[in-house]
Amino acid sequence: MNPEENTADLVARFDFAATLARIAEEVRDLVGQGKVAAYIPRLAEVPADRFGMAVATLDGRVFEVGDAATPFSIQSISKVFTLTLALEALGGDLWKRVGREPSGSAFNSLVQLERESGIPRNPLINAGAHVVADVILSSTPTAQADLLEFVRARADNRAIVMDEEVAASERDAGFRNAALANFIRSFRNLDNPVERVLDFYFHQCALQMSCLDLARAFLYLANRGRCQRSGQSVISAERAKRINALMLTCGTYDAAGEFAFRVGLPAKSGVGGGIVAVVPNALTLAVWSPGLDEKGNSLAGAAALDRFTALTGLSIF
Ligand SMILES: NC(=O)CC[C@H](N)C(=O)O
Repeated sequence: MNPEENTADLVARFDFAATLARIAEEVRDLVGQGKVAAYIPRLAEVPADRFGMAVATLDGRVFEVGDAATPFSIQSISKVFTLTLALEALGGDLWKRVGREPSGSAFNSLVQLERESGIPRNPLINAGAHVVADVILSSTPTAQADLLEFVRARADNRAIVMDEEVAASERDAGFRNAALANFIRSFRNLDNPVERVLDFYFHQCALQMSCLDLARAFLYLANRGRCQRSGQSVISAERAKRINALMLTCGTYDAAGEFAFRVGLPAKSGVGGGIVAVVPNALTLAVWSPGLDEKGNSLAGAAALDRFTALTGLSIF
């Protein structure tokens, strides 16, 4: 990027369609590598050889390549949506119940919880997301419907659903999450019954969205908290800044340092193989390829984001 050029000018003249096509070509050999998440049996059925990517710009344009329109299970990417809702519900008091530091541990790890008295390290690991889910459940009797409505509005797509089979599949195999939630509850950091918290959590993870949906849905985080289409405030600019900061430091779990090093953008991954990244004041990016690396992040997806920031010069650093 020419240092003289500002981000808006760069975004306006950049040929994103050609860039996405080039990236799809460059990462082709990685697609199908890695492991599709099998601990949620329903996810193991997704073909590994998929790849899609989408870009949504703040000036209202959308670009795509490959399987960008195919809905997939967004899994932990949903933690950004629920964090947004919980912050709106509880404000800064949320931070009495969940921390803001990277965990350096796996997303479903139990080890820190005992030493840290049931206060999860951050809202983007599973334990933190359970607390966030609990906050939402305490704030509304229609938590699941509210979340679905929020996501549909952000993505401008009424067809988005939660896949009941994925949710049931995770519930039936969800011993680790059940252990985490029970443990947190033993420290009195969950107010609602564990079953309700887990049911909400498994449903949020089972949201089915495409790269196009996700790129559109995250635009408020690139736009200082405002909806790109209507200009209306979704959250304050300050909260958008804080959520982006948490995505940068905690959004890809114990790979967050490596991710910041390689990609240089706030990002959130899920074990369905999706990753969403934000270029503040410019655009959002979503990529999907189900094969995961050993930390649970999409292998081809991470490589594609790495190439995107290298080719465009669009990163926060
Ligand atoms: N990293 C993820 O996407 C994890 C989400 C998944 N539902 C789990 O709890 O294990």
